[in-house]
Amino acid sequence: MENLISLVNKIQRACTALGDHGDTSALPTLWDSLPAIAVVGGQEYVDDVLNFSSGKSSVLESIVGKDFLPRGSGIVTRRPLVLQLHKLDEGREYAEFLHLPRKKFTDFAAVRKEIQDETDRETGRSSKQISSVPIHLSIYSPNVVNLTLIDLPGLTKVAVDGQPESIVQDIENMVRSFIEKPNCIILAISPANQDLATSDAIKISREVDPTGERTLGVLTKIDLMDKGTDAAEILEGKSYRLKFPWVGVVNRSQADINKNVDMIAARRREREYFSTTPEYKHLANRMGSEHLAKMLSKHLETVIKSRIPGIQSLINKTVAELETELSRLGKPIAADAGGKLYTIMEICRLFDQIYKEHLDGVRPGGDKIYNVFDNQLPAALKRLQFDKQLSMENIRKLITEADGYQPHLIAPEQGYRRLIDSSLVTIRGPAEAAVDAVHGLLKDLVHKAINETVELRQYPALRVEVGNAAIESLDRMKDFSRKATLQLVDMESSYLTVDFFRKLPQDVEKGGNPTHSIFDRYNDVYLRRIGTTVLSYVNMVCAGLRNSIPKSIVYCQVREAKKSLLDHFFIELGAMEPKRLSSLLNEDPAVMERRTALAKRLELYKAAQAEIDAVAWSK
Ligand SMILES: Nc1nc2c(ncn2[C@@H]2O[C@H](COP(=O)(O)OP(=O)(O)OP(=O)(O)O)[C@@H](O)[C@H]2O)c(=O)[nH]1
Repeated sequence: MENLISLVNKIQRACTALGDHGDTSALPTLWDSLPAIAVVGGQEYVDDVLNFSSGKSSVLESIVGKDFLPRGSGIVTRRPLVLQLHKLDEGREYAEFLHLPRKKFTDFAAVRKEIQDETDRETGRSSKQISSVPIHLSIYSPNVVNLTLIDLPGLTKVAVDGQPESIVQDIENMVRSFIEKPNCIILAISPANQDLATSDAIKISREVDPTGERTLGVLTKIDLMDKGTDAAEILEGKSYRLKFPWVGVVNRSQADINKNVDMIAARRREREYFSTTPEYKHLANRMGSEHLAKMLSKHLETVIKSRIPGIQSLINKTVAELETELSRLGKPIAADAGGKLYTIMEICRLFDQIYKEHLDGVRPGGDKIYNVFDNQLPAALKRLQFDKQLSMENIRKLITEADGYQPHLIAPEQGYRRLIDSSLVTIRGPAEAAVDAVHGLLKDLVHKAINETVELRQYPALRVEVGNAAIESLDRMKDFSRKATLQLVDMESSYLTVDFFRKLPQDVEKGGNPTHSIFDRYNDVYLRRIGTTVLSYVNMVCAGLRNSIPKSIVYCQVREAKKSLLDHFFIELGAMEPKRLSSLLNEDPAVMERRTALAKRLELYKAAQAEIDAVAWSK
């Protein structure tokens, strides 16, 4: 059972190291789920003189058996003090602070000074403000029981000693923030020489724990009660009843403190007081600081034990949540240039893969390219107005011009060529449009693939660079494709298909029945026949280009995009300075911070998980 308290101690220390100590945090806190005993007491000043103090410090010192808490006027306790007591079987007592690992304090006056100094380090010596960041003090001694207590600043009604007015409310808020947590056991300390109805500790405890299930009442200064009055009614549970019996204590008086009365001797005197005072004799076995310490230790263990399943399930749930969020945030960045380069290449590869999947039909979008070849290009070719080129007027004009000063004798060879050229040149338009349309689609797919590459979300700079590099590659491919595709069209002009003309009906040469004489060679029928021949030749060429333009486009753009979209970028990466590589992996600082915080928290929860599981199994 003993290891239950030390288990919670360990987790509490880890929580503090992580900044997870129960105050407002965006992350779930393990601290809140751990049972703890918070010590609450009031102090009342009238005209700057401490009139009623609860005797909280005295109770804690008595439990520890040592003088070690700072004393002085005003509000001395300004940070929570997590006091972890570890029982030693034998040997000399010593103390350790979490913030000063490896330093063993055997002089408890030095412990007191360190508490003061550490308080000032966090809150500032002059401002005398309060802070909810706890100080962790472990005391190892044969005179203690295993127990953890959190000493909170004393509740007060007025600020004194140059402390800001706001401190009164600040203290109340801090105390409340600790004791309102359902896992907090409240050790409410009230002086017996003051009316319990006015006790600050009881008032605030009632507020947060109306049924008293978590409140343990301690009555101090029983020896200082007015003559003729006693606390028997309260201690017997007849008045001011709490769920747990009240414990009365008698601490050292101021005179004892001044005389340096030894704490162990004071405990003995306290024992004698209860066993010899007639009013309390019958209660002696459950009175005094020693009994209080043992009772608290037992109670804390029982509560921890009962909470273990709840803590385990909270830890398991939180571990799962943290892991999900961490995987959503992505992996942390490697520190060295090689690691960075590897990360970038890896992410580029993932992007490239997604891009290919779009083209290969695994993801949508690639089908639109076929639509260009199957619909857009044929429709554009169809829309070409060859009839304009081949109007009677144009044919006559071109034939006449081509003839020059010497009219053609048999067939207008030059005229044919000019008419064909002037028609074929218009195919360049649809050819270029097809190149552009495919380029546009390939670009759209880059944007899609960028958005779908989850890993790129983490690195806005890399995302931009990869996008730009891919578009630049596509631009280069488009230029190459345009050249190749236009060459296909231009090639048609450079050499005409001889067979086509050979196969034409040769009625003129056959000497059949020419409808015109050689001098009628510019008449309409003759020109129409030329027009029809040219049109049918151009249509034949169009049909061919309709098939070959897609081949050229796929070869130059689609296939290249699939093969080498980021090749240029990879070459650039290889030559990049480490600084530039780092800047590519510049994450959003908020993401970076969040990941570090989550990773640390996950580590804490996993460690806690292992420890609690070990204890739970050995129950
Ligand atoms: N006679 C007697 N004196 C006590 C008892 N408890 C505390 N005192 C005295 O009351 C005074 C205040 O005690 P503290 O323990 O410092 O009280 P506190 O509530 O912690 O007050 P701060 O230290 O100011 O936070 C000291 O002079 C103690 O000696 C007690 O049970 N009997």
